[in-house]
Amino acid sequence: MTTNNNKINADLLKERAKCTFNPKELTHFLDGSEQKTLERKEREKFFLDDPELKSKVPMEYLSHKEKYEENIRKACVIFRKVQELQNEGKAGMENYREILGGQLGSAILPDGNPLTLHYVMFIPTLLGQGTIEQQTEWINKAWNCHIVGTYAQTELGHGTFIRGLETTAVYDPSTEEFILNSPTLTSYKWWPGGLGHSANHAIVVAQLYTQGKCHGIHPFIVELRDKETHMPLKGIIIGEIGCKLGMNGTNNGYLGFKNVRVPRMHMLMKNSQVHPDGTYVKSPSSKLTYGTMVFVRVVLVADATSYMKKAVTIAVRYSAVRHQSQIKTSDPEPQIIDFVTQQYKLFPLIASVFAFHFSANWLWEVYNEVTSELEAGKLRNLPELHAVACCLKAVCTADAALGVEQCRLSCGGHGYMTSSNLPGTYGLVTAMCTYEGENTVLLLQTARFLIKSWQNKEETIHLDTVKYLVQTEDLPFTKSVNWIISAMKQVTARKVELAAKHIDERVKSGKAPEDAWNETSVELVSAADAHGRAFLLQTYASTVESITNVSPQLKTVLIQLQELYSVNTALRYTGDLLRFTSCKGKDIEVLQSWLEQLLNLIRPNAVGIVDGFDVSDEVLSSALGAYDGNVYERLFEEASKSPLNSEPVNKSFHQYLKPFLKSNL
Ligand SMILES: CCCCCCCC/C=C\CCCCCCCCCCCCCCCC(=O)SCCNC(=O)CCNC(=O)[C@H](O)C(C)(C)COP(=O)(O)OP(=O)(O)OC[C@H]1O[C@@H](n2cnc3c(N)ncnc32)[C@H](O)[C@@H]1OP(=O)(O)O
Ligand SMILES: Cc1cc2nc3c(=O)[nH]c(=O)nc-3n(C[C@H](O)[C@H](O)[C@H](O)COP(=O)(O)OP(=O)(O)OC[C@H]3O[C@@H](n4cnc5c(N)ncnc54)[C@H](O)[C@@H]3O)c2cc1C
Repeated sequence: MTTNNNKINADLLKERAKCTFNPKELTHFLDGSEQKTLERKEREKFFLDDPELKSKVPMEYLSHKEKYEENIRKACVIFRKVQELQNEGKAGMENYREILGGQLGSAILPDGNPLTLHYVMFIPTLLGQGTIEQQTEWINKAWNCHIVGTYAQTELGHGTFIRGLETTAVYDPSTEEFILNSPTLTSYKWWPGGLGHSANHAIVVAQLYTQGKCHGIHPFIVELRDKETHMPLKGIIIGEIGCKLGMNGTNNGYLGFKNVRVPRMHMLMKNSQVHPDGTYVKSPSSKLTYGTMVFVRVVLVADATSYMKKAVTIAVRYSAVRHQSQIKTSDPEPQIIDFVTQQYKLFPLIASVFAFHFSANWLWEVYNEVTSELEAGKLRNLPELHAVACCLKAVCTADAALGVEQCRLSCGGHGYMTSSNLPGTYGLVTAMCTYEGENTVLLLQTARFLIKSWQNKEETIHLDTVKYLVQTEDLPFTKSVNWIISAMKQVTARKVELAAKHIDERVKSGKAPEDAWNETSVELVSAADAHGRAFLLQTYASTVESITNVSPQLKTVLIQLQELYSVNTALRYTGDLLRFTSCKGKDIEVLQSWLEQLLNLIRPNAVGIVDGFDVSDEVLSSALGAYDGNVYERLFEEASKSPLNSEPVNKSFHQYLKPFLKSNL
């Protein structure tokens, strides 16, 4: 998509003129400071201005194979540049987040990066699960990209139930090696990003056997390919899994083992160990092996936010430029953003960006605190972190996927064009609902924690994220955010209480606890989802309340958005509010009209707010969403890139169509 110095569309000029706050102030607020905005822009420029990171032909017209080849070329350039930043001491977490994730990464590699797993899972697993000696041996090689790794856990037969993985690693004390095997078809690793043809190493999660006993799943470092020739090493069966709904540049692969031997020290032994004679030493907690998954779930909440920012910027700008239909027959065709239904489609999504952003920041901080505690051997806060990371990952990625699709629908036919960048964004975001823990499964993990918290009230009162379960009261309805938050907490608490009761009843009627759990699981998922909503609402409110360093104009907008997010959440849960709180139908009417008032209040600032997200045209990569609003020109420009338009008559006319037409004469 060309960068433009074009004339700005008149509607967008009007929109920008009526904005009541300074969008730049919002940008600095979201980035953290003006300095951080400058750093982000510098970073974007560093990557986007590199001619090597531009494609000669649009990626969507490449074949699967060509797409991979172009992707790996760019991925290497990206990694080289990341290393440059590392060498200059400039590689902060934001760099990795943006270049590997949706913010910047998907602008350069719209089909995903085949090397992402190296930084996102391979290095974090070495850090989280390796001993100091193992880190000394491997981190430098990985950090300096002498090797490229992936994370091979999921198998053809098992993704969710990782205790059921079938790959085996049997310890042989005579050679002090593990022997890896894939005993069945379903034990083949299936999915790991970059595994197909890119990575030469993997963290392989396998069932550990030593002294004739299985000790459950453990991580092993396995060399997959020859350093020089890149041929698969002896006993390694490897390939790519084929085309997917999206992410067709990530080179997801399959992997099988036939008596592959790795040295004893290739088992990551920070948490559990195998001694040379085969003696097994248990980890202080078997869940420490799952640490990398917690890390990725945490960063995915921030990543979902980036995708939402992109999609909603595209849809709001387009809606300001697009004119269609009539509101009054006497008036010209309005901007479609003036239809209240259009505002209802989009403005709650704008508000969600803030909700996700604040919770993602909170989660990242808590993750770092708990990780430091784990380093010091303190495991107490891990279950709460796991529970909140699971439900935020599930709720935010699910909402982001629905939100991106909503943005696409709100752009009508043009939203369906690849050049809108909404279909591609959807492909990337909907995958997040599945990978790193399928969302229903993750909500059930949270539900497990909620039920335990309900049953263990004395302890729960000390746990920040769940203490409300035992403290809520059914407050009388008021038209306020505080009421909505307390009502959603009440809804969650009652859902947890009911689910606990139904499990109990089922057990008392003779059901096995596991069956009782399964039979109650629809309620459990619903309780965990409500908990996630209550958390997002509470964090939004606490954050907005604590903001003191912005102008009153911006603060007003932030409060309006917070109110809109809260009211919209409440209305999505009308049935639950009527069922579990004392609010009445007439109170719902009050909420409905409050929502409509808020849509109206936000309307003049909608373009200003998405401008404040400050997603550059290059990062947006959308014919519909560019800053200048020259939507139709861009759609034409993109259509002209279709290889079919390189000639007026395609040879197939003579080959097929003409003979067919003739045969009908
Ligand atoms: C100095 C810093 C340097 C940093 C360098 C790195 C820099 C790079 C950094 C950042 C980059 C940021 C980039 C951002 C951009 C992101 C882009 C992302 C692109 C990603 C591409 C795709 C990646 C996808 C990868 C994958 O999908 S990997 C595979 C993931 N698989 C799963 O998630 C499987 C899901 N299944 C499970 O997790 C579990 O099996 C289960 C279902 C949760 C468990 O089921 P079950 O109940 O059977 O488990 P048990 O094992 O019996 O557990 C029982 C108890 O344990 C608790 N539990 C479970 N899991 C955990 C956990 N993870 N932690 C803690 N506790 C856990 C459970 O609750 C039970 O507890 P109990 O007390 O009730 O008994
Ligand atoms: C784009 C992409 C990239 C990926 N990258 C990697 C990677 O790099 N490395 C890696 O190891 N893996 C990777 N994966 C695999 C991913 O982690 C798994 O697909 C995911 O964990 C879900 O597991 P599954 O596919 O086995 O789904 P399943 O578990 O088979 O899920 C199917 C259905 O069964 C339901 N279900 C399953 N178990 C339960 C339960 N206990 N209770 C209730 N319902 C249940 C689910 O809710 C779902 O509706 C990737 C996947 C995708 C899509």
